[in-house]
Amino acid sequence: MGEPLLAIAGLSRSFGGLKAVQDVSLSVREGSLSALIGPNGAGKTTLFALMSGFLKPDAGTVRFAGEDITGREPHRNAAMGMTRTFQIVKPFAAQTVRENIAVGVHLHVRGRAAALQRAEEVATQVGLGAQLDKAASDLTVAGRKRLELARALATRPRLLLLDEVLAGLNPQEIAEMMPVVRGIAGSGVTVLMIEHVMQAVMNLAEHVWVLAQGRLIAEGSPAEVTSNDKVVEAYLGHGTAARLRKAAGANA
Ligand SMILES: Nc1ncnc2c1ncn2[C@@H]1O[C@H](COP(=O)(O)OP(=O)(O)OP(=O)(O)O)[C@@H](O)[C@H]1O
Repeated sequence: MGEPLLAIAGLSRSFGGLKAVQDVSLSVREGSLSALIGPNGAGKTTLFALMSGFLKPDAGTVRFAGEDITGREPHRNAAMGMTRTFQIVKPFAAQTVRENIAVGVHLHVRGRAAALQRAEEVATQVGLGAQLDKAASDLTVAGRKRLELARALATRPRLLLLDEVLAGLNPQEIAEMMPVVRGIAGSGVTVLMIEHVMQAVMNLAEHVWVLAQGRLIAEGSPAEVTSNDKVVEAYLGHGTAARLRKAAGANA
């Protein structure tokens, strides 16, 4: 097997006295769809920021596509193919869906017409094809989440870091969004997602890492981590873990 697409080793970052991420190492295989889970404040978003260059680590290294990119600026990482979404979605409200997506396309495409054309393709991929001319401010919460995905996809990522794209959605919207995420991975983009919606993690992820208090406490398949005692204690609770295992068994 070749080198993983992303490999972090011994990554640590503190904020004052708070150790937000402590000595975390993990590797993401090219073509995989995996998840990072853990309780609130576990350090998941901080880890994403360290991977993508929005924060510099106190210690440790980040390798992406065979290069040491530790501390490299986010725009350079995006140009190399690593793109992240944000928990708080902030589209350019007055602009249309098409124009919002075209901003991401401009990382690789120069001409305006070509950028708008590519924006249409990406919009279709995330199910926003019929809403291209709507102002971003007129989208529902679910629509904004799709727009955030589209803007990230427009940069032609090789690795997409998704920060809670399902947060704030109702069960039906979650069910509609899951195939979109699966489709993105199916199109060849490697996906690592932070997600609290465990039903989605169980259904989508082939590999799961669990963070608690800045440390990696477990990893494995969704079935493995949901039956891991440390994960049950630190995050899921016994009732949820049992329900998830039962649902997974029913789907198997
Ligand atoms: N810029 C910052 N300055 C100070 N403390 C921070 C900063 N960013 C994060 N923290 C703290 O670091 C810890 C980890 O936060 P982080 O947002 O990475 O957790 P998380 O796992 O993403 O949580 P959630 O699931 O709630 O989004 C928290 O205690 C948080 O308050």
